[in-house]
Amino acid sequence: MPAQPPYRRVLLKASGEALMGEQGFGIDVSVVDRIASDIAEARSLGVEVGVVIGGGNIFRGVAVASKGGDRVTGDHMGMLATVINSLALRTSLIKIGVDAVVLSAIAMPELCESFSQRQATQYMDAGKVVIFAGGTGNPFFTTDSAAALRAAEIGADALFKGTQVDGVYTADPKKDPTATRYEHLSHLEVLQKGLAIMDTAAIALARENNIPIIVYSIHEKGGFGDILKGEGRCTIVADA
Ligand SMILES: Nc1ncnc2c1ncn2[C@@H]1O[C@H](COP(=O)(O)OP(=O)(O)OP(=O)(O)O)[C@@H](O)[C@H]1O
Ligand SMILES: O=c1ccn([C@@H]2O[C@H](COP(=O)(O)O)[C@@H](O)[C@H]2O)c(=O)[nH]1
Repeated sequence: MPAQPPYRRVLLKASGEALMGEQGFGIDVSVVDRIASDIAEARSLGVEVGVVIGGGNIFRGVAVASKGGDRVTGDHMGMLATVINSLALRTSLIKIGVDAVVLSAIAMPELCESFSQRQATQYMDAGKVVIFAGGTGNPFFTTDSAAALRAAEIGADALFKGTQVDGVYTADPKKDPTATRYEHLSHLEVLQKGLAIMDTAAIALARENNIPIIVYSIHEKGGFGDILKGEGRCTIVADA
């Protein structure tokens, strides 16, 4: 009998960029299926899971702004990208028998339900995986901030950031090969040291609401479940 994870309810922020696999753009269904199976494992451990997926595999608003385009329209396009990814994940979850629902911050009733905190918590209490699409619904934010916001709203015990790297490093490990990984650090240390693993708004919101952030590699099959069981490789960001 596996040990009961210390978390009852978590919010998983899944990297959008990871979904493109080796393709360089868009959705590699085999990657989405694998992330769905990791979520299924978490559910089988008795953990309630909410999910926010990024949109970096399809579109980021800053890409438009950097070429002189309209940032707000670019951000709207980025939020739509997160809806596409969310629908893909829902499909993969349902395919393997995991009850899942998409709630979008931007109303699009033909595709999915609209977000409300009340509906989200009701679905989570009922054991559904709730996928929060459309980010915060506002431009100038990211899905990291949306993840911290939804984590606070659903009363999550932890925010899991499944990303391209296996933790928080002294510098971006993709740019600095001498960077070393932290095992633990506080929210304040992440902010003070300017560690760019998540945007500062997300870290600050998690800190204010006393939500630990666990950073791990989403590329590691079974990595989510391993950490829930206290076994995986990650960095834990939490105040003492
Ligand atoms: N101090 C740091 N420690 C670890 N990673 C860092 C650090 N500074 C920058 N990074 C970079 O941050 C990246 C994660 O950023 P980001 O949230 O944009 O990616 P993502 O998880 O793929 O999200 P998205 O959903 O937007 O695609 C890592 O891949 C890493 O290269
Ligand atoms: O609350 C939000 C969340 C996201 N956006 C836009 O979507 C893209 C994709 O999200 P990532 O977090 O970068 O994966 C983001 O770059 C923004 O353009 C937003 O406007 N508001």
